[in-house]
Amino acid sequence: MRPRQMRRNARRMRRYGMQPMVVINSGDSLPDVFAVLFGRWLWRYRSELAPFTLAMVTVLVSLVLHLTHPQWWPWLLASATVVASSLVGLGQRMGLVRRSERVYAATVAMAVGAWLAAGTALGPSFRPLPQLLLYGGVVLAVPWWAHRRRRARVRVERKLAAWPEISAAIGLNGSRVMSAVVDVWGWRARFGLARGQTIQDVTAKIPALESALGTFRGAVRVHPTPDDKANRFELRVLDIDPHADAIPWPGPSVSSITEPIDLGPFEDATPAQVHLKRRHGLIGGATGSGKSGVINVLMGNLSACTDAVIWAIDLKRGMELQPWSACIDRLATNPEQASALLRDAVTILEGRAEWLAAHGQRVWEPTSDMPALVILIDEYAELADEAPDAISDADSIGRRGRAVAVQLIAATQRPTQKAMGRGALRSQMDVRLSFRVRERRDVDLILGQGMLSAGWHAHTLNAPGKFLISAPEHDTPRRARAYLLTDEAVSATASQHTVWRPPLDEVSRRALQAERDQPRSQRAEPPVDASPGAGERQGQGGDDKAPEGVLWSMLAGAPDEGVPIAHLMTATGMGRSWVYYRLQELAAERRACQVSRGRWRATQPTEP
Ligand SMILES: Nc1ncnc2c1ncn2[C@@H]1O[C@H](COP(=O)(O)OP(=O)(O)OP(=O)(O)O)[C@@H](O)[C@H]1O
Repeated sequence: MRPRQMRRNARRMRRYGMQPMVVINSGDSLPDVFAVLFGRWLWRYRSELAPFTLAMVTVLVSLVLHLTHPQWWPWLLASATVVASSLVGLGQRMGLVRRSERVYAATVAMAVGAWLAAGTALGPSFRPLPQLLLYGGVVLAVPWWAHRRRRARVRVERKLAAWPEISAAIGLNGSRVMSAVVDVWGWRARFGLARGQTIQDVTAKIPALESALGTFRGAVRVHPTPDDKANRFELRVLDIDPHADAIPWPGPSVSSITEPIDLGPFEDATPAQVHLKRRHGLIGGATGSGKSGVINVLMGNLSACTDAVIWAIDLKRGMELQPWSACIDRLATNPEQASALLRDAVTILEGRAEWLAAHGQRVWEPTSDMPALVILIDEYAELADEAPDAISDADSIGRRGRAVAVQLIAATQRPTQKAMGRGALRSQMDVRLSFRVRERRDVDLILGQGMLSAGWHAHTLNAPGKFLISAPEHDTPRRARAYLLTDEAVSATASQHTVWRPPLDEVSRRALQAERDQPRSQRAEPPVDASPGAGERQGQGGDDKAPEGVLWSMLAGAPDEGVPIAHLMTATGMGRSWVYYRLQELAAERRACQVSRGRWRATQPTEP
């Protein structure tokens, strides 16, 4: 319909008391003039054209200043220097996250300022200023055109500019874009909904949204906004599926156990972070589902915490945790060592509880002087099988350990009552990670009663390392995938983090010492003779399997050139600091000596 005809029709309708209605036939196009089209093109490609725009503006400003204030050039040069140095120093606050971005912005600011100053003093056409502008401009524009995040941002801006059409096409007319952010995995945007629309309407339209946005299937997630307003939603669009491949561990996310540990990304690429301070954890899943993998992530982070001492029990003869031995203060690899370790942990728990009571405090706040004690147990079922008497100590830690920051993290395939030693530990676990399970009912075993029917479908997890996390801060079933540490990453991290390991605090050490000094008759349970002299008394009934006994046998049976520290650590299953501490004690008593660097033996060797 022609415009003149439309106006005539409207006049006729008004004459008959009717409201004019505009009918736009999609086949008709408005007569766009060239200028409009060109203006639209300029606007659409404004980001790519920014270097030309900047060059044009610089030429114009220099021309005006040359004609009006040519004497201003020193001020322009000085201003450019100030702007360039502030971009280097403060650019991070302006969103220039990387150093290279700040250096680039400063270089551009300096180049533009210098050219403007020269153009103002001499005129923009003074040779070789035009050539400099042309060649310099092209050289400086290349990083801008190539910048990955800028290109991603432009792509998203264009998609969002088309939102009115997209929303109309999928039946969400009236919804509007509020903000958008681009990140490594894709982008996220916040939207306002039209009256009466709800987030459920949007969720129902996810496949249509994926098609309209041109993403791959499963790339769109819809969440409520953090303010939980019913008329808003957050859209997450993934360019890369974060769970498509194994995700290399990026390094520790914490330096203190008071901070949340990042275990790996959720499907929407947000990090699955969990607080472990004064909490116990249970990790369950079928064999090969990735439990040891997440233990490595935990070890990588916990070993970076200067306020957590790590003890560990690995009854697969240290297969999983031995690589971390440099960071583990005490490692038990057989049932006797495991029982002794848990008994000592209870002693520490009680010592700390007494100390807290005496100082009028309720909880143990981990610091590097008073660290948390985290006990990692790989394959808890084996502990229950092989050291059943240790289960009551584990239960005791489960019940009473939180307040004093003596914490257990146990991994097992199926935490049945039998596998958990018929103890009450499972019910004490605050953080639960479920990897793939074979049977649906195992979901409730790991995550708690009723979780399967509440939608926690761990039996559908389809790749190793994928898990569901249940914790006070994670109350909806969301799939995450744990980072993967290669063997090389484990050994590099373990040797790097060993320097940060804190020793056990004075309160705990004194509690252990007091327990050792106590006569047998006063002990509630059959004791282990763990004093350094135990080895000497082996033939008289001493416990040669306690770490102290093993250490002494090793020293006593050492050849003249001594035995290396590494062997002592492996044989006792204890950490470097524990072995050093004991050796120093024995040296002070003149019962052991250092033969050469890192090699020790007993001063008067006795046959084992
Ligand atoms: N986060 C992960 N990402 C990718 N692959 C993984 C991940 N975790 C584990 N895997 C792969 O799965 C294999 C088995 O993992 P892992 O040994 O951790 O399982 P598990 O549950 O501890 O098994 P088991 O109970 O037999 O000890 C690993 O060798 C590794 O190749």
